[in-house]
Amino acid sequence: MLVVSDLDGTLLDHHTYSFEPAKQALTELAHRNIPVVLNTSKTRTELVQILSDLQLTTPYIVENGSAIYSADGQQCDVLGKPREVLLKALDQAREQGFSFQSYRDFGLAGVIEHTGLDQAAAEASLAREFTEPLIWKGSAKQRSSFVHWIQAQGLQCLEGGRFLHVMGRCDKGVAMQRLIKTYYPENEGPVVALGDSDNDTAMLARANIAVCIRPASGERLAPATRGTIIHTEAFGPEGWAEALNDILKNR
Ligand SMILES: O=C(O)[C@@H](COP(=O)(O)O)O[C@H]1O[C@H](CO)[C@@H](O)[C@H](O)[C@H]1O
Repeated sequence: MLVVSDLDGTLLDHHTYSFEPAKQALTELAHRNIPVVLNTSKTRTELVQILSDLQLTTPYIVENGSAIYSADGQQCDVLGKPREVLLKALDQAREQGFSFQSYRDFGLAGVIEHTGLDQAAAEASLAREFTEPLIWKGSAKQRSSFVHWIQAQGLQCLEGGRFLHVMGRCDKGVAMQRLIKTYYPENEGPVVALGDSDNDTAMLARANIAVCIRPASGERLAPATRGTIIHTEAFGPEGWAEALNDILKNR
């Protein structure tokens, strides 16, 4: 068995970023030698700190499936597009009259304001390599034309719990399968994936057990999968522990 997890709103509380309620389930997984792989829209710099806080030594996926890093960070498999390409496209989008504010515009103070991260975590979040998160400032209709315009540039938009991410044509699902093939080819038993937002559906759709964590806002996810779907009652890390304890009880 292998556990692949999103972070914000899933293993980490959407508001406080705490994983306290999931600690006991994490310890139980470690006792049973079940690997926990992180698959997030966060950056590599953010992940290095979070892996250490969670005492995990597993390979990981950053920036919405844009890159897979080995546990020691020495090997990197890139699936996404460099951020410079995205920023150039966003310059052109502005010239077309689209209205948004992205990480580049926020700077450190803006990231802290929008996310509630502390200064060190916000700095780590600004160290982006492959994605540009933004907040839409126009109408819903303009937003939909923007999404189409971005697609016409060979890029795509994916929705996280807080931001719309402009990025290359990769996702957490493809990256998860590539990571398993590379690092866990001998895995036996189900792949359990846990997520709460739209950017998690591609990963949930490819798992044997898709755990849809109750989202802090918006609708519950409904991934198109032939696997088992579990919807948690609790939010964030409480929901994470609820689902994993249930799955482990039956194994
Ligand atoms: O778009 C979002 O809501 C989150 C989603 O992150 P996950 O893929 O849920 O771990 O990611 C952004 O915001 C985080 C702070 O809330 C930052 O830590 C991330 O770097 C950023 O991508």
